[in-house]
Amino acid sequence: MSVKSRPEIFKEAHWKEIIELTSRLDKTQSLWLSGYLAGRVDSESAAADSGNPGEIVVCHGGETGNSKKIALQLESTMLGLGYQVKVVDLAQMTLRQFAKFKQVIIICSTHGDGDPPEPMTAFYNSLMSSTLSLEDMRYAVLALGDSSYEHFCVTGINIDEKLAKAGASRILERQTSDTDFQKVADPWIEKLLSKLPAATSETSTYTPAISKADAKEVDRNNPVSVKVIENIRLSAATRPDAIYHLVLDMEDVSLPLSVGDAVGVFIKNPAAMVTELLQDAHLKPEQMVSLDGVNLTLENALTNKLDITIPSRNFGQLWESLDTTGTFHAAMGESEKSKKDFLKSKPLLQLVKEFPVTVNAQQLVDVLRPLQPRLYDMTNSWKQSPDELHLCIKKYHYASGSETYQGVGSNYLASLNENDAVAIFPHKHQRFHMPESPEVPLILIADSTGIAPFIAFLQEVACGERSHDCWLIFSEAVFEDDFLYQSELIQLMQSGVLKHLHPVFYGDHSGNKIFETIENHQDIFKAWVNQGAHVYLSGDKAILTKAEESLKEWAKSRQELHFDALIAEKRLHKNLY
Ligand SMILES: Cc1cc2nc3c(=O)[nH]c(=O)nc-3n(C[C@H](O)[C@H](O)[C@H](O)COP(=O)(O)O)c2cc1C
Repeated sequence: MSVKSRPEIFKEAHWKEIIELTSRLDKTQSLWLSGYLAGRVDSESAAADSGNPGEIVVCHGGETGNSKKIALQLESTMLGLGYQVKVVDLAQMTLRQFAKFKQVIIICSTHGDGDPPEPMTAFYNSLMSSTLSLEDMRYAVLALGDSSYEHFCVTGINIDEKLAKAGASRILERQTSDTDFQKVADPWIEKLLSKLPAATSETSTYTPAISKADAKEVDRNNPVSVKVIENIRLSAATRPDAIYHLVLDMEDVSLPLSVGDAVGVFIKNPAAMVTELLQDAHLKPEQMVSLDGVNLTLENALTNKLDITIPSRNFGQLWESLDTTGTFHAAMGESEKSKKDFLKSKPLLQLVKEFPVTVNAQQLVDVLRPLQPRLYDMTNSWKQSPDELHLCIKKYHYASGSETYQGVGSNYLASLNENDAVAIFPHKHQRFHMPESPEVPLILIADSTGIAPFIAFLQEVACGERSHDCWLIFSEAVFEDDFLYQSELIQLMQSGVLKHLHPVFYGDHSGNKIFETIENHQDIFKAWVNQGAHVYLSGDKAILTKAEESLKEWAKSRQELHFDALIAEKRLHKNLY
């Protein structure tokens, strides 16, 4: 590549020097230099952002994965408790970066004959020979080893002593562990946590517990954090419930998901809603509250842990007891039913605004429900994009009285940007998988974002291992604005993966267009069902239930259609919401 004109960031003289130097380099030298410069920028920026005083850095150094395993276990536990924590590999660390950390936990083993683990040798040697002062650092060392070796745990012991000599202070005494390291690591982690100050707003971002996928099984209690690669709007910008296609980076994560499955996504409440609630309840964001035995700020709890949309029964009781004017009690009514209906009729923020009371922070958090993760269907096949997970998100909004409110979860996801982190876990949809036989026809019926799992199904067929005849019926509001995945579907038609494609657009009145489409193509429907087709319904519950009921009713008078067999053989699959 040659750059003819001078980029603005360089002065004339500077640019001349660069051109002169680079023109004398051969290909190998040029490549080396480009790598060197890129590496220098990377390590400088890593070093620049590594000095966050509230952050606890868990460093691991090993060869066979034991140190890393404990480091990830510690990370997961600490994140769950609300600490701001990051895990780094000492093999990737320079002493300059390390010296910037303020709170460091080191978990490392010994190898060879009392040698440091080979990958972290450079770091170890530079630490041992350094004269750095590390007076601002607090640290703890867990040394892994095997007592049958003469130099038991010597690497960890040497690091611990060197750091103390450099002026760093121990959070707790060094711990050595033999081959049954897990037995030592568990109580050591507990002891370590008891020595650390409780997570506060300064030390915590209070994200839900997040761990690397290889630490232990990823599930709802142990989600994994992945990055956003891109977030593309699929529908028209003018549409209030716009639809987005979110692509997540799965390069380092492997989840046990197959097409038809979903992922649970942890969400956050919007900052504006949290601020509004704090203001209306006359509470301060930095006030500390306790949730499941963990101390955190009220703002953290309201942002990451608690549902601030739906008023619970306990919320109603608390407000009733605190409202000295009696107006809240009067509005709720006497019967259980009227109370329930009243609480359903308004979002929590509205109630707090309309019925001002004096409430304390702990009282409030005690009556809020936990913020639930949201489920989204997998929209791609691993076969087509193995390192990515695609999701299709519709911005949800709802009306209550004269007000319109935004759905918290979908709006959070729709607003994610490239490189944002999001915590996810796998969710199986056992009854919504592709059929065992790779040949039977598939009739895929979707409303709106219900198309998501079908895109994944069709990609699976496109990859060649399955040879189903596929028919997609897809309903949405407006052709120009809402033909989701239009170009992909057209390609699937052209390549023959989709045998029939019937998009139906219903404008303002959904009617029963899906059923009408099937009725209009009843010959295909009858033939395919009688050949053993599997029929899948995905998307809006009301629209698709209506279509299903009409279909069942219509099928009764079609002797030649073996609709009963479809049900009896469990070939009708539903994913309705
Ligand atoms: C080839 C080899 C050499 C080892 N040498 C020592 C040693 O000199 N001293 C010691 O305490 N442990 C020694 N160990 C034990 C390891 O430190 C121990 O298995 C540790 O749990 C490995 O952790 P890691 O996976 O983080 O490397 C050695 C292990 C191996 C495989």
